[in-house]
Amino acid sequence: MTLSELNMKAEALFRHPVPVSTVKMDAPMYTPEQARFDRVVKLTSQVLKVPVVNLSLVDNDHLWLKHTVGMQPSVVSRAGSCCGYVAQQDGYLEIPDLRVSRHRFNSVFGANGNEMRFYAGYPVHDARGRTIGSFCIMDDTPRVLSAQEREWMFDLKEIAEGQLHSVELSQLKHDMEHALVESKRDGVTDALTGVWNRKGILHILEQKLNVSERTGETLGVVYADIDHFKRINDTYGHAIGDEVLVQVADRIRLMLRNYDALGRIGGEEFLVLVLDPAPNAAQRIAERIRQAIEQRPVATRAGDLMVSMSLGVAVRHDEQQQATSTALMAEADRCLYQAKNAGRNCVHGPELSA
Ligand SMILES: Nc1nc2c(ncn2[C@@H]2O[C@H](COP(=O)(O)OP(=O)(O)OP(=O)(O)O)[C@@H](O)[C@H]2O)c(=O)[nH]1
Repeated sequence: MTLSELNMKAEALFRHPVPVSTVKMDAPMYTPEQARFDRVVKLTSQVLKVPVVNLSLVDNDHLWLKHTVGMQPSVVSRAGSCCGYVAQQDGYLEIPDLRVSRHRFNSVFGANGNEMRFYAGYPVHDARGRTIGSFCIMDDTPRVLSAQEREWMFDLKEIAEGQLHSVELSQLKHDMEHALVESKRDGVTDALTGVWNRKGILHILEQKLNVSERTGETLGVVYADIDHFKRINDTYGHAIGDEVLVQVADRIRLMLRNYDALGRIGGEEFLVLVLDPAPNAAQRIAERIRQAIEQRPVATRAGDLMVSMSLGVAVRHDEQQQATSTALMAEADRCLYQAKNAGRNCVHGPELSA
């Protein structure tokens, strides 16, 4: 095609604009710079011997020069830009000499200050086929691409688009995995306090029991129950009771290490699992929890409330190969019962209950 024929073709396209698809701002190119895209634009500049190559994103108003050779990465107005037009038309555009084109495209200058005369650009699509940008080359002297050069440019555009799709799909995979983990968590966490629910903590108890059997570490099970919680509910209402539950859970959490586990197994009952080589680790943690709760009042919308907890501790020692989760829970519950009978706000465990 001759220079004037190409200009006429571009002219015809311009007269029949197609609305550009709505581009989502979270499209995959809106990510930190990625070397793989920079490599494609650099290679394109070398293969086609042009000073400027841009991989851009386009939306209704703007053009983002994301990866560029010969220009500065930047955001410009889409109106009057060749790339905006390419995305709008969703087709290849080649303008041998921008100065003689009757289009009113904005003048473009390279980083070296030279005015760009030649332009060729392909639209770029996301994995679902939506137009999201353009891949273009520019030169400061007028020219026409040979069929071979146009083919190379198309191939390089395809490579860039393929890279884009792979970023997009890996993001999608990440989002799906995240959603899956979240949905799984939903089934095993307590909506009120955010700690494990009964099902979750009992599952973790089985796992920790297995580890304890294999490693010989002591597994401690702490049953922690808020004292006279019914009174709080009866006096201030259920909503205030809920506030207390949330804050008690937060305080217990602060007393634990990353590898300890906390669950709410009933109304005002919590279960803490402590796996540690030291046989008395669970008892020490239980005492720390007790102190953390009684130490200062819980601030609620009904005012500051004094709260205390009773705790029962059971441990699985190395020699007890047969200890089951049910037996450990029952033992911790028995110790908790003793702590309640002993006047509440105390810890009962193996040594203390003997
Ligand atoms: N606010 C609130 N209360 C709950 C929830 N689940 C259970 N409860 C209440 O917790 C209270 C538990 O009362 P009790 O089992 O009698 O125990 P307590 O009053 O703490 O007495 P002791 O354990 O003997 O010190 C009841 O009033 C339940 O209604 C909940 O999710 N939120």
